[in-house]
Amino acid sequence: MPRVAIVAGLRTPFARQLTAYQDASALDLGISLVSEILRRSPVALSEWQQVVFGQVIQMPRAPNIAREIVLASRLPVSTDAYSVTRACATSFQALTSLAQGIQTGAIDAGIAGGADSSSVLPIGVSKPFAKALVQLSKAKNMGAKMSILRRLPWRHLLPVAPAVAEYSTGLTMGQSAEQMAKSWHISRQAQDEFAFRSHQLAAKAWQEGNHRDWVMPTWVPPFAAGISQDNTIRADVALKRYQDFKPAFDKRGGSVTAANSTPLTDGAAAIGLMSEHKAKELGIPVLGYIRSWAYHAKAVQQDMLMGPAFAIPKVLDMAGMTLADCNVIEMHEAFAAQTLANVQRLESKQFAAEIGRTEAIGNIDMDVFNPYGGSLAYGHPFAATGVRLILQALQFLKHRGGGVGLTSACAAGGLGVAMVVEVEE
Ligand SMILES: CC(=O)SCCNC(=O)CCNC(=O)[C@H](O)C(C)(C)COP(=O)(O)OP(=O)(O)OC[C@H]1O[C@@H](n2cnc3c(N)ncnc32)[C@H](O)[C@@H]1OP(=O)(O)O
Repeated sequence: MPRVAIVAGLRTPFARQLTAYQDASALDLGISLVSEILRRSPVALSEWQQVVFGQVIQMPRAPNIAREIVLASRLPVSTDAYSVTRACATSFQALTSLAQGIQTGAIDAGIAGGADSSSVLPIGVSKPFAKALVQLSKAKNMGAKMSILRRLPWRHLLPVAPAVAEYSTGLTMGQSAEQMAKSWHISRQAQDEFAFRSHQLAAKAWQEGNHRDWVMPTWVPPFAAGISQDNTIRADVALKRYQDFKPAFDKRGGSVTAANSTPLTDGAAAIGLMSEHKAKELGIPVLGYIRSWAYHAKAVQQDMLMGPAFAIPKVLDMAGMTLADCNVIEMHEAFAAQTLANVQRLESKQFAAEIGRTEAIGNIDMDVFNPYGGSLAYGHPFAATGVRLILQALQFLKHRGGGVGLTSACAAGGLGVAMVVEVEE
């Protein structure tokens, strides 16, 4: 199978809900980002054969975001496009779908990514109100219309916002993080220290110029105010201030707070992939390669966000590696508690035995674990986070002169993903 080369990678700065991108939809963010990738890349427009994109919070009027991006960008109208969804692992899915197309020889090159907006939301209506609207469209006369409206209680007229909750259990993601904090004894102090670390490292990464070539300044309309850096990072806040935050999801006995959770965020991220032979033929510089990936699905009632602990050993086996061989590990920090619980499981012999192994998956070297900070600081525009993790792994590996990077994320539905990328030394 042809090796899958990464030949472009870029993201927008990430912005807290209702700030810089308060009027920009996920589609607006995706169009701006892909347009900028096309502008920066030496690859001719006609070489990009496919766009695979995703958004977790769907826009009902534009369900195939990938195709809308093609139609709004300079890509030829003949560029194939489809959209995918896998909750918070959506951009991993976009990448692996595109990579499979390259591996099978169906295509040679394409762009994969994701975008989400927590500011421009598809606000819905209640089920009874939706039913009444359909009935109204079919009502034959004013009398019939009035009778439908009279039967509808006022409380059903209220708008319904999308929930960050598990459909089958009704539990919010934050409640799952609370359960994991309690079950695995992740203290409030440990969570706050980990969140503080994330913000400090993210600010340092910006100061040292590590994001310079990988994050585009957003100045194009319809952004309310252009930004050139993530506005989510709070490096100015001292660790002791973290204690002041009240638990957000379990008011009485909880430890998960706004400061040790990812904030609701807007942003987009995308990567250009090409078969290695095509990149060589065209003389396109290669940023790195995708070596292997694995998904895992587990039950949702307990430890719903523990997917990485299961997906990581699978992907390491596929890549013929151990945790110690990884020069960098980029793990999505949905919540400090969830990340620390996954780290604890990876280091546990008992967990290893539960999944049929004799040795723990391995100890995490914190010097190379989210070394530029993680989602707690950058935020989490759901469908963009996977690509952000991969971009940061590539950044780190490039900086150290090459190596192998492990990336991983949990996702709603009890899903987990892990992907190994490499940069040639
Ligand atoms: C697989 C997965 O990824 S699952 C994860 C999916 N994502 C989620 O579930 C989202 C989780 N996060 C949330 O739901 C929300 O952010 C909550 C409920 C935790 C907090 O919501 P809010 O109270 O609206 O938080 P908000 O982000 O406005 O923060 C509250 C205040 O704390 C401040 N704050 C937040 N973090 C920090 C920090 N690290 N340091 C200092 N101040 C902070 C904010 O600036 C804000 O201050 P302000 O009121 O003066 O503006």
